[in-house]
Amino acid sequence: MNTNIKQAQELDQQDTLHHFRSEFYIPEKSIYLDGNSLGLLSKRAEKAIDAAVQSWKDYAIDGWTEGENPWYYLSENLGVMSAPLIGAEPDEIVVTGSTTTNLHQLTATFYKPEGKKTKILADELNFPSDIYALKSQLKLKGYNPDEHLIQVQSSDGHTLRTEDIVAKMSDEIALIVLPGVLYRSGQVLDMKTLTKEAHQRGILIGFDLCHSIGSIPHSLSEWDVDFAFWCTYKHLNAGPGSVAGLYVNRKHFGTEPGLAGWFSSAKEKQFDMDHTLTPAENAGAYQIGTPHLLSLAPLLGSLEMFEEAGMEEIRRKSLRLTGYLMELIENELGGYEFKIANPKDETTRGGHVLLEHKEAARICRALKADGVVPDFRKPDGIRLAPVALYNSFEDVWKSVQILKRIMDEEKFKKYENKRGVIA
Ligand SMILES: Cc1ncc(COP(=O)(O)O)c(C=O)c1O
Ligand SMILES: Nc1c(O)cccc1C(=O)C[C@H](N)C(=O)O
Repeated sequence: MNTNIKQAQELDQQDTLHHFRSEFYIPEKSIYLDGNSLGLLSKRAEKAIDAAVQSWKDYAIDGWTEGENPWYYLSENLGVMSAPLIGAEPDEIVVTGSTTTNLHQLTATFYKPEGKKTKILADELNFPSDIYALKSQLKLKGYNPDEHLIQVQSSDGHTLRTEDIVAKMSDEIALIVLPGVLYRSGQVLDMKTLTKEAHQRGILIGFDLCHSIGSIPHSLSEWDVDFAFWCTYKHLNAGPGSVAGLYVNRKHFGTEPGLAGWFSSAKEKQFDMDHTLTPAENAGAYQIGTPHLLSLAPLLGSLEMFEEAGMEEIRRKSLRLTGYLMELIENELGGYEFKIANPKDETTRGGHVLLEHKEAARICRALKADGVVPDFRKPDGIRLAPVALYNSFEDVWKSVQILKRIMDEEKFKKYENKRGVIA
C-alpha cells in the first residue's frame, strides 16, 4: 500500500489534542520520539519554574507559607493534581523523592518478612534500578537476594504472562513489585488481576508506573493496589531530575514509614521538633526530608495540561499514533529484517513501539543524525515513542520515511554498531 503525507496531515486535522503541540519546545529540525525517556519542556512548565524562582526572590523564607504555591504544601498539592492520572484519592499520593528512593521507602515500609513469608517477587524484565533496590532491601534485612528475590521469567524475552506471575505467588512471597508497563517492550501488565491474585494469597503488591503514568489510565484505588511509585520526567514532562511520586492505599495509612524523616511528620506537628515522630495520616508520611522545590515546580505547569487533555483522550491518541507507526513500518520497511517486538493489541500495548534489528545501535545513530530522536536499548532494540501531547501523525509518517531512506541507502553503515554513553 502506498502511504502519503496527506493522509498523515488529515489525521492531524482530526486530532483534538493537536493544539497542545505548540505549547512545547520541540528541538529545531528534529522529530522527537524519546518522550518515554525524557519528556519535552512545555511553556507552562517553564513558567512554573520561573514562578518558583520568583517566589524565592520575593518571599525568601516566607515562601514556605506565602505566595501562590506555598512550598510547605506543594508535595501534597501536586499529589492532589496527580490523582486523576492513576485513579487514586488525593491524599493517597505525594510528590517526593525519586523513583528509586520511593521504591526503597515503600519496600522498607511494606516488606515485613514473617515466618515462611520472606521472599520478594519481581520479574526478569524490569528496569535494573528496581532490582538493585530490592536486592539491597533484602540484604538490609539479612537475606541473600540470590535466594530471596524471585524473578518471574519471560517466555519470549519481551513480555510477561499473567499466569506465569501468578504461578510464582507462593506462600513464601511477602511482597510483589512489578512494572505497570515494561520499559523495553512497552507491555501493559494486568495490574487489576495481579492485585486480586496477590491479595487472595495474602501478599502485598506494588507497581512501578514510570512508563505508564501519563501514558495510560489507571484505577489504582478500584484495583486495590497497595502502593505505587513513578518518575515525572517521562510522559509527565517535568524535566530531568524532576521529583517523583508515590501512592499508598488509604487502608495502609498509619503504617509507620520504613525510612522516616521530619517531612514524614503531620504538618502541624513538624515544627514542634519533637524527637518522637508523629507521622502524617496520609501518603505524606512517606516523605523523608525537605522537598526539592525547584524540581517540583515544573510539574505544576505540566499537570495542568493533563487535566485539560484528559487521560482517556491521551490514551486514545497514543494508541492511534503507535497503531499508525506500526502500520507504516509494516508497509514501508518489509524486507529490511525489522521485527516489531512490542505487543500489538490495544489492551497490552503501552506508549511506545519497540523495533528490533541486529544493526539497531547504528540505525539509532543514523536516525539521530537525520533528525529523528529514538533511543536504543540493548541488545537490539529501537524504542520509538510518539507522545500524544506533542507528536503528530506527520512526525510518525516522516520518521518512517527517514528510516526507509537510511535502510535503502545503507546510511547506518557509516557508524559503529555500539551504543552511546546515554544510549
Ligand atoms: C521502570 C523504571 N524504573 C526506574 C527508573 C529509574 O529510576 P530513577 O528515576 O530513580 O532514576 C526508570 C528509568 O530511569 C524506569 O524506566
Ligand atoms: N532516567 C534517565 C536518565 O537519567 C538518563 C537517560 C535515560 C533515563 C531513563 O529514564 C531511561 C528509562 N528509564 C528507560 O526506560 O530506559
